[in-house]
Amino acid sequence: MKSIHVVAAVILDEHDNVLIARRPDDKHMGGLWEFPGGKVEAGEPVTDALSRELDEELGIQPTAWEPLIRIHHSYPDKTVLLDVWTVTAFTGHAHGREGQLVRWVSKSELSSYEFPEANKPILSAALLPNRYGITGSYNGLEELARRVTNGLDQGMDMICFRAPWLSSDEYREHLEYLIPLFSGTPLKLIVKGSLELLKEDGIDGLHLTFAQLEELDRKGWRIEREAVPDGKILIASCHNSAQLEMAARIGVTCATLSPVLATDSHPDAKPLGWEATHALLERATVPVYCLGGLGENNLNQCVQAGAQGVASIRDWWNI
Ligand SMILES: Nc1nc2c([nH]c(=O)n2[C@@H]2O[C@H](COP(=O)(O)OP(=O)(O)OP(=O)(O)O)[C@@H](O)[C@H]2O)c(=O)[nH]1
Ligand SMILES: [Mg+2]
Repeated sequence: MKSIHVVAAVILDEHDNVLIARRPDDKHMGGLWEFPGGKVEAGEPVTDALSRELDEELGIQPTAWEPLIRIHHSYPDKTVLLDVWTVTAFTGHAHGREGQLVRWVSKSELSSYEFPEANKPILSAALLPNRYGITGSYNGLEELARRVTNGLDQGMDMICFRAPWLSSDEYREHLEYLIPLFSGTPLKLIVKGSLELLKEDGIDGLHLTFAQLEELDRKGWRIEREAVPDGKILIASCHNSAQLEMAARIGVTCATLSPVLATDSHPDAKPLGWEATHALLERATVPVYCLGGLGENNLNQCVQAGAQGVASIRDWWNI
């Protein structure tokens, strides 16, 4: 089936609210909520289509945007490539020019609206930050807290507590020490370990190793059938297209893809390089953080290539 190229926008206002619109009842996916947009015309540059559709549907003219995510999705009756952009500035007053209902909602309210099936990764991508910090080595709890606090102060919104050299009791003890640093803030604390941890208060998400991912997929584990609390984040470590597909199948929130470049923390792993990374990002249907030999300086390059952002250890840990 030939894929229909569709451009859609996550439009943000100055308070970080998102504009959503209700699809007219007589259209494909009618009655569901959507991110405004529409079909790219033959030969039309995508960002021209973005401007045209937002003007036609909402009467606004975007003035600043960046790619968010691209999703290939097959519905029973059609296949679409949703090319989704974040629009951070526009002129004009947004209103439903085609008679459709439009609404500004906060990011936390998004999950209470019903969207077409293809939109799940768009919702994840809209809610996830673009810098994901993974903890490096440290000596003692005080240093751990200092480095984590330092990272949070520098704008790292999501941090994975990784410490493979600790026993599980020690890991638990250090985790208890970290939880208060995150509680009552929008900052996300991601942990390593078993799925049960997702049920605990104070833990925002779990980062699966690729071995855990493969094991879950083999068992036919699917997030929609499990008692995973709403809003909890499940991240999978992926290194190739088969793992990215598994990640999408089991329904993770997002994935890391590594190693993009050579890295001292995993000297034996062969880097993917940019060309293979681009190809994997193009096919991925979950938001992806590029990882391995990367840092803050690579953020823009990764986002432009279609990634959610950059994950790093060294780049932020040792400052
Ligand atoms: N705009 C938009 N389309 C989406 C989203 N999610 C999703 O699956 N689609 C699908 O993408 C396809 C194209 O969207 P569209 O109906 O807005 O196209 P359009 O504005 O050019 O409309 P038209 O064909 O009536 O002129 C539809 O099949 C729709 O179901 C979304 O969030 N926004
Ligand atoms: Mg449309």
